[in-house]
Amino acid sequence: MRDLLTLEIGAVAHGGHCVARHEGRVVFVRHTLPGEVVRARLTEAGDDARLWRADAVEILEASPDRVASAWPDAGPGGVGGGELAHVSLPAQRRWKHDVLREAFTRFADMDFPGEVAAAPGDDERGGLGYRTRVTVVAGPDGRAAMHVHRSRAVKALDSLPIAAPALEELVLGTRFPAASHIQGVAPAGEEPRLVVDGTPWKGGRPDRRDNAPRRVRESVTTPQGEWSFQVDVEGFWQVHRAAPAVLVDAVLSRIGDAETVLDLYAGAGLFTVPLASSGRSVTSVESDARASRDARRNAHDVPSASIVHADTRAFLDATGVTADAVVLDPPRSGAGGKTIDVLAKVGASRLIYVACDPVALARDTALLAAHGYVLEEAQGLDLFPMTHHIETVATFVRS
Ligand SMILES: C[S@@+](CC[C@H](N)C(=O)[O-])C[C@H]1O[C@@H](n2cnc3c(N)ncnc32)[C@H](O)[C@@H]1O
Repeated sequence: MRDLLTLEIGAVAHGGHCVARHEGRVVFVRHTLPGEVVRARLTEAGDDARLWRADAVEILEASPDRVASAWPDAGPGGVGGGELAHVSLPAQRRWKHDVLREAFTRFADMDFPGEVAAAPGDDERGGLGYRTRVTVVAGPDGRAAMHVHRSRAVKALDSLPIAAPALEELVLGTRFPAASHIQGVAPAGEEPRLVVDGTPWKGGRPDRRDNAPRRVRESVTTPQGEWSFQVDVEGFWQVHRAAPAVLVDAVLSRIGDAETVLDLYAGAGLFTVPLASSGRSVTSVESDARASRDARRNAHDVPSASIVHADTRAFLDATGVTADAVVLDPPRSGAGGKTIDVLAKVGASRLIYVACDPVALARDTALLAAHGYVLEEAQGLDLFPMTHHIETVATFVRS
């Protein structure tokens, strides 16, 4: 096996790499772009493996879409989570559009009907400084570090430019116990905070008081209204600074005249509260106990919201509930066939599907079609610049 190959780079693929071929074998190459010719270092290349993986380490012929990396720590041999930092922002969106198109052609046997839009403010900030949540580990010297892509090794960070600037400064400027796990949070309108191995920190040290604050306040402002939330400091919240408002707006503008709504995989109630605060009857289903507690608190003053702590499929199966519309925002694996079978029995005329994985969405689109749900429209949202992740909001109607 040779360590370095010269490769002509083909199309993008889901996962943040492009496809090349070497002696008939597929090679997934990171840190490159379609049309480039590169020297690539093999990172996984078993003799019997069907496909190999490689990092482009020298660019012999560059794509016009290539830019100087916005995050060198995430370059070849570097940490995961910044695999598109060498791609211009418009080309990152084209890349994601290509991935959505490929996923829909392959798994849903249809054209992806939408575009990929930028989040407000991203063009002005060069797609940086957007994350209000970051997770890092401490290296042996106590500095913030991250795992090298597909490796257990950790690499100390010189920068974390996708984080909100005050959060980047706090995370990089603090020293932690070696090997600790650190969650950094920059809530809207509050100072950034750290939680280290589950303990909140204050002023660079653990805050072990019984009443050490564990919740953060978030506010969401859209053309339709303004809402405030409290979320556990380690609980799920959309990571892009603009994502909560963009997604609430996307859901409200698609909900139509539905009077009864099921909000599935509802987290801390990001969609439940706005949907219910104008009088719709909303049942919010979430399986994580902490998130469900947050949702109950956030919906406390909204009488038409009812919070259920349950697994989505078990809840639908056990209750046989009906609704005019369903909003679903499942984790990366998507809803899947068994859940879609019970979801179809809800009888909703409209489904609004918020997806963080294009392949799972495309697979679920095919499964929904078998139950008579037609994809009416879809919009890709670039809520994770510098990474390959794509958010999509799709509306399905019953034919
Ligand atoms: C992508 S998050 C979306 C949360 C919320 N819609 C938001 O935007 O803040 C997915 C949520 O689904 C929850 N979840 C995962 N599997 C679930 C299941 N089987 N049933 C119910 N909730 C689930 C997770 O705990 C998480 O809160």
